Amino acid sequence: MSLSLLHLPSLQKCSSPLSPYPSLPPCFHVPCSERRKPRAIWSTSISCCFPQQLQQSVVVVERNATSPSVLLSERKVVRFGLPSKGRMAADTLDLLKDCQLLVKQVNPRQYVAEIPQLSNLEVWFQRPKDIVRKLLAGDLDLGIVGFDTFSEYGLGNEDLIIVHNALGYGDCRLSLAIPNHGIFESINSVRELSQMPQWTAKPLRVATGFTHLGPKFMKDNGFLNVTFSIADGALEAAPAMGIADAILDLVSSGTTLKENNLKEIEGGVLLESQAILVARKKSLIEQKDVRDRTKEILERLEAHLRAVDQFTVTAHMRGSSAEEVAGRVRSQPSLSGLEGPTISPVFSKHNGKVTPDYHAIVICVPKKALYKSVQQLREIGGSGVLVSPLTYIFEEVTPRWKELLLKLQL
Ligand SMILES: Nc1ncnc2c1ncn2[C@@H]1O[C@H](COP(=O)(O)OP(=O)(O)OP(=O)(O)O)[C@@H](O)[C@H]1O
Ligand SMILES: O=P(O)(O)OC[C@H]1O[C@H](OP(=O)(O)OP(=O)(O)O)[C@H](O)[C@@H]1O
Repeated sequence: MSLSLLHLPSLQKCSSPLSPYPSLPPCFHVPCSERRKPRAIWSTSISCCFPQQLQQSVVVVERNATSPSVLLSERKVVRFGLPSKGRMAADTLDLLKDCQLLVKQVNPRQYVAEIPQLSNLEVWFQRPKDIVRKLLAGDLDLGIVGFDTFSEYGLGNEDLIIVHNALGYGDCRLSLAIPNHGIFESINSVRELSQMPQWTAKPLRVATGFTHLGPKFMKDNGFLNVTFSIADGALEAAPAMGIADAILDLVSSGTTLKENNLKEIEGGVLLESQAILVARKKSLIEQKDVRDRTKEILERLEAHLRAVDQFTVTAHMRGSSAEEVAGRVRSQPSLSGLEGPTISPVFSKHNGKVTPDYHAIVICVPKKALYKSVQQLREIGGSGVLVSPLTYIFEEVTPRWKELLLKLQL
């Protein structure tokens, strides 16, 4: 196998048992002296589709025709990419921790870590866009990124598959925004913007970091004369600096737009985004360990996310039988639980006699409806109400896992 390397430390055989790259064959370990700050080894080329003059080709390692398959089949360890920094990093670790998947990182400058609960799996910390690139290149099997990053850098590639589409954090939208003053003061929709006479004599200048989604959106919305300037951050400054007429960027609270005298317009939202779990389809199909680890991560995530908005409520209620108590509980709309209440007799002792005069009822209640549910329980004779948080609600079969197997035809 031959490799030619550009811009990277040379790879050489390393026999240390403490290698931070356990899944690489020994002959491709990074030299010990360079381990403090490991760098990408199997990156591949990604090009911007627009504009041409900014097209970049970041070929870090060139593989010969046979190397990828040889390497992938040699790699037995499942690789899970997590955001190394930025907005998604802390929330991702928090969610995994809530699912009892504690990511153990030896030190913050090492980008590889492990989750002791998941055997034969390495966590690799990467920038979100690099997670998508490395999934495409086959250097990662699983990853957590924002849907926006997945859409921009995944380029619609069918080898990437969304395993969980709503991890409940990183909510934002990719939106077109224009100044709220000057020639744009009375412009309130994409349609009005596209019909402004100005764009016949000169192009509409859009600042964005979304070089794949941006041009497509503008074209689909009838903008014929558009130029793009590319920036990675602080895009909201571009109109005030005279660099752009509009920006295409992520919006969450809308504060940054407002503070920079910009506004969103009708029809200007390209996509709604939140954190998602993505997998490489080929890895799922070909490697049982990838499927097994994915299933466990997904089951924990689904069960936890299902539970997170619920309380479990226990109460005692006087009644002649479980059926009679059930009838009273079910008459209250807020007390129906997930499938119905669990009711069991409480054997209390009165005058030396043990009788099931009381029944204990257990239900799941949405957090938002807790107080209403407690009131309804009291109205039907409930007492001694106990409320506790829920960690997991496991279904008989995880719905998203079932869907995934169908999609993979497995
Ligand atoms: N204002 C926001 N509110 C909520 N989530 C956001 C917001 N901005 C970005 N995100 C989400 O967080 C992800 C990571 O954003 P972040 O700005 O941390 O990194 P990045 O800009 O994509 O990475 P890099 O710094 O490598 O360019 C985004 O892809 C998006 O999914
Ligand atoms: O609607 P808001 O809640 O105000 O958030 C929107 C801002 O958040 C993101 O930037 P970030 O803070 O990540 O910094 P960046 O501009 O350097 O990417 C995004 O690019 C917007 O600038």
